Amino acid sequence: MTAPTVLHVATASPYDVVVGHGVLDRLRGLLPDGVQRVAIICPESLEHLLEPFADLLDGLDVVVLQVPDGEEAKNWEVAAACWEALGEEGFTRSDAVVTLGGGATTDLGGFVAATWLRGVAVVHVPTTLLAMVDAAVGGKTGINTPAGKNLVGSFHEPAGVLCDLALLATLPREELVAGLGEVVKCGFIADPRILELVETTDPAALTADSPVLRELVERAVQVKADVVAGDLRETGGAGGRPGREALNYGHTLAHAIEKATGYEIRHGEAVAIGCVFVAELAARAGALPAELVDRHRAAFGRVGLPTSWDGADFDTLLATMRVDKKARGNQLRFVVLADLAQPVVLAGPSEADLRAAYAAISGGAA
Ligand SMILES: NC(=O)c1ccc[n+]([C@@H]2O[C@H](COP(=O)([O-])OP(=O)(O)OC[C@H]3O[C@@H](n4cnc5c(N)ncnc54)[C@H](O)[C@@H]3O)[C@@H](O)[C@H]2O)c1
Ligand SMILES: O=C(O)C(=O)C[C@@H](O)[C@H](O)[C@H](O)COP(=O)(O)O
Ligand SMILES: [Zn+2]
Repeated sequence: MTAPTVLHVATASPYDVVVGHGVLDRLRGLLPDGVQRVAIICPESLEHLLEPFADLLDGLDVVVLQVPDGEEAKNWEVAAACWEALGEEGFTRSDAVVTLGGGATTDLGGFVAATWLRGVAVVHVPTTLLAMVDAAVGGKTGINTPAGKNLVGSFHEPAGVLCDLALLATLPREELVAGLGEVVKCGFIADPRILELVETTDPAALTADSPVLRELVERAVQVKADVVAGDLRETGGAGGRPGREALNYGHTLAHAIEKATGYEIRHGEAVAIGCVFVAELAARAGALPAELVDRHRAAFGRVGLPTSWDGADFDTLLATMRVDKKARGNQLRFVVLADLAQPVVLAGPSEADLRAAYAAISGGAA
């Protein structure tokens, strides 16, 4: 068995992301010194994964907070139920939260850890590909509101992240494919080697034990680590470059699509559609060459992700996009590519360009 890879996130509160097979025994080492009690936040559907944790956390008081599965957990009622449970346990600042689940669980659990006593330690143990490569790393936590996705939250960095690729063995194929949406996104914004790997590997061979999948995970985590180390709180990169906003590539439309479907579509699927949309937008408003737009469709499509969508009229989506966190006042802002791995911010594109880009991905439904 290959040794785990340890990737370092060099922010002001640095931490490690451990990637490997059968690495759950590293959990203890990621918890801060002096932790006495651990609250594991985990959806009911994944409680069978809890078994090894009794031994791994032997000697600590462990309480399990059961939360709903997936996006159903990302709301204030579930957060409030977690706060109530922590209160009943008398959870203090020497205690820690461990999240075990997909990105919805790490977002919710991270938010609970960020807000309880104004912040207690959290270690993420992501169980989906998407959470390993993206949600568990970087410290964005949050819940949804009726107005849209992730509109309440905070930046709260984990004390550590444990990516045990063996956990992916039970992940349904469509969830693994959804995770590849964020991986391919990283290829376009920062690491073209990711695209080459995706373009030359049989997608069916990207399974939990695949060395290529492991390389993709490590590369995507490295992209995220580099970006957040440069601009943790999304205030902007050096020299007018987008900084952390680059990680939001494709997300403005993606979040609007998720809301329009009542969160029926997977996040990674919506991101794939959103990336094709901003590629079309860049081709109109900027100068992205047509072959790079085609490469978006080919790369996301190759792994089995959708590259078109016509489930809502553009005005509905536009209204939701106006509360995107990148918007300023009435001005919409999008991350687009000037070229491969060259993300830039496009502020205030014309409505005509937006409608034309949407028409291009929706078969003319604008
Ligand atoms: N904070 C961030 O930086 C960030 C980044 C990307 C995405 N996100 C958020 O992450 C969420 C999406 O995460 P996701 O794609 O992991 O979805 P998810 O958390 O909803 O999990 C998807 C499904 O997979 C199941 N599952 C999880 N692990 C499993 C396993 N090992 N075996 C079998 N089934 C398993 C879950 O029960 C769930 O039904 C969205 O809410 C998105 O906004 C956050
Ligand atoms: O970490 C980031 O920054 C990202 O934008 C990563 C995204 O993949 C992720 O979906 C994030 O939660 C979206 O952030 P939001 O600020 O638009 O809610
Ligand atoms: Zn995302």
